[in-house]
Amino acid sequence: MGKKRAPSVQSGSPSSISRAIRRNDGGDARATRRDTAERQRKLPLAPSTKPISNGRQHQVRGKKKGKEPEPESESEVEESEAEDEDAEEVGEEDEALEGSGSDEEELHAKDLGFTDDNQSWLKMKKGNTNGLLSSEEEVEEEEEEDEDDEEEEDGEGDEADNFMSGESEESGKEVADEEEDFEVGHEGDQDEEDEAGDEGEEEGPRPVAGLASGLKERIEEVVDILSDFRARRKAGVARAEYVRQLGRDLSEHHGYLPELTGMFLTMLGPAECVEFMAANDRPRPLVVRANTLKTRRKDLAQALVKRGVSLEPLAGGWSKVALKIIDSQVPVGATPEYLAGHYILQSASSMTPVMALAPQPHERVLDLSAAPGGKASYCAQLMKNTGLLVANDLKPERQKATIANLHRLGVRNAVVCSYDGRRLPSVMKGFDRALLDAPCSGLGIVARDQSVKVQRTLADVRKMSHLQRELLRAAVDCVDAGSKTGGVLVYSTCSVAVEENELVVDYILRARPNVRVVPTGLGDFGRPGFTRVAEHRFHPSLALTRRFYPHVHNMDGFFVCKLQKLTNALPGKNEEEEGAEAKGKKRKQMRDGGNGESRGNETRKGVQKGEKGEEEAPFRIKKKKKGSQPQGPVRETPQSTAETTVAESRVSGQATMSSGTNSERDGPLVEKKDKHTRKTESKTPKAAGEDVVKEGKKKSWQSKQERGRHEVGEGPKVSNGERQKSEQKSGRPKESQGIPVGRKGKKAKGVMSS
Ligand SMILES: C[S@@+](CC[C@H](N)C(=O)[O-])C[C@H]1O[C@@H](n2cnc3c(N)ncnc32)[C@H](O)[C@@H]1O
Repeated sequence: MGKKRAPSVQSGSPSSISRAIRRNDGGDARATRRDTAERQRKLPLAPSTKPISNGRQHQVRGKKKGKEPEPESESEVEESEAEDEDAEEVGEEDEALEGSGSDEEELHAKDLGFTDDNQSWLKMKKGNTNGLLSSEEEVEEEEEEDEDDEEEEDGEGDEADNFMSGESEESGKEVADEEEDFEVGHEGDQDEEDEAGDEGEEEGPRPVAGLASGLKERIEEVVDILSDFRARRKAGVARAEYVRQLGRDLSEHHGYLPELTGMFLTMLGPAECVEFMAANDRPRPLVVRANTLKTRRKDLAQALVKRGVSLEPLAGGWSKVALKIIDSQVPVGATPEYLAGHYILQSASSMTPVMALAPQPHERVLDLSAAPGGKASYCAQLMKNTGLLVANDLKPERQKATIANLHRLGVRNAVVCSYDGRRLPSVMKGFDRALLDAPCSGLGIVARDQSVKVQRTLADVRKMSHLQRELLRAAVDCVDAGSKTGGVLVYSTCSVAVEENELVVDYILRARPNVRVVPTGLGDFGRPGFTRVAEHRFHPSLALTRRFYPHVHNMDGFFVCKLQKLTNALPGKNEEEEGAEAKGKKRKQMRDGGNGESRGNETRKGVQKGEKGEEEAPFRIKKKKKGSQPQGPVRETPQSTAETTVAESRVSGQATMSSGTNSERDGPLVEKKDKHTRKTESKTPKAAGEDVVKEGKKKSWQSKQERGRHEVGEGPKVSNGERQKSEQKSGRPKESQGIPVGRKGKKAKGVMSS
């Protein structure tokens, strides 16, 4: 590798981007010059239960070095004001804990001449299916009606305003009182007999009499009572009183803002909420992702074992590139292998969106919010450094870390730029795939950042939800539905809040009825998304989305949704352009047939003549309008290459100075130790929802509708291997790859130079 060195992050003029993309070198050795002294700390971790032993290598079981384990990674919570938005962003830095991989990785490795043939590592377990908290079946006719009602009334922020607030204004529907809220989604929890006793609508710390005085004991006691309320309740005490008591106690015990506890209770129910909060007080395992652009997992494992790292593959075998670090004699973020870009610290949860996206070689892939590049680099890995990866992020300063990481990992097919993601469709579109790993509240990564417990509010969650909707709209608009290989996008967050997840997806199904939810391809790994929670009733296809929880999967809380774009045109004017009247009509129309079912006989590649809606041109970059300047610095001068090199060095320098950092993260990072070795409840990913969709593309719209209905709640139908084959067969030839080209060869604005 690395006969000659090319910039791993492309920029400048489109033609130079194009040229650079075609270069074929390893060019990342310089990454090893960076990030050294900072990572001198060790990562004492819990003892291995299933260490890797590769025959010749003796596993070194880690010994505690007298230091307390640190969380694997820092969770960065950052806020940004995005020009016209008050949306507070909370950026997750998610190269940390567990890892994942995919069949794509294996295939990729083979193509590169790397194989990971230790099948015992990779054997997938058929996991039991996690129970659906809410599923298609749960959505009844009357709920559909409720949905329609909601649609009629909603504005962009209406749902948000009502959500979890206890301020539902829905008429004709029973107002969700606290008692009801806390029970939604938990089968068997809904008792009617307590209605009479529920007089406690007004808030106030009125302790339920007769309960244990100790906090912990009282929590246990109340959970126990609520688990069989009818039998265990004290006479005259309403369920709501117990729930309120529990909320207060949990908030105090775990140190959360009460409103957050209320949200979790609503979503998870009493018993599970307790587990969730307890899990948030434990660190997640440290996981690394082998960078198959440079090595194979087996070789990496051997090298790390030699250095005194105790590791093992992830439980369930769902990743072929991830290694869980059990213990280490050396700082995992500062080994020569790390510095050489042979791996990245990345949480398992963080890998799932990329697995779902399944970017293919030679495709054009967009990561709308890429910094610091954890998922983008995984995309490049799956793309085998071919095609084009546009790694965008609002914040130029965060993109320095992206550039550094992409360099270190030997990524050569990336363009790094810095636009407000919401404006990207006016800059470039026509991508085969897009990833929106959205800025979020970080309510899934509390274990990494305990400050979230008191700093995040429901108001923040609402703000994030608003920004997320706008970004998701943009993501949809950037994707080319006519892509021969893709036409898909993935939406993910590191939040467990319904408002940032299902509500956002439910919104996009209305705002962009030319998309539909498809299986993630992660099989039964993860829990299905909610289709109902509190007063909300979501489209049944939300059950195809996946949720990951710390207390269930021993992973960061994460949400993953895969969407297929069916047509480039909307069956009507863009929502933004519509008047309120038309809005309601269209929504009703869409809803009547489920997601997009009212789209008549549109074909996937376009719309029927006479139908309104903009047909998107294939990949193009529009000339930037005045006033829509990207926020990022645009280095377009001939000196830009040198500048970026310097910038990169500066980034490295910063990282180097911050001792023990995890350089996957932006800015000074704290490498955290972990002794938590609980196994994940990983399930075998065997789905290929995309295949199902692809198959659907060939058939009539009506057939698609039928199939769409059939897919909901149904397991995956096609193996990843089959998906790979089918996707690769249809892979577009290199010549036809679109390269972002500005008008008359002008450079793309916002592109960071290298
Ligand atoms: C969860 S982090 C992304 C992590 C990244 N995908 C990774 O795997 O390394 C969210 C990112 O969204 C970025 N962001 C926030 N608002 C944005 C906007 N309007 N447009 C584009 N990116 C935005 C933040 O700067 C932050 O880096």
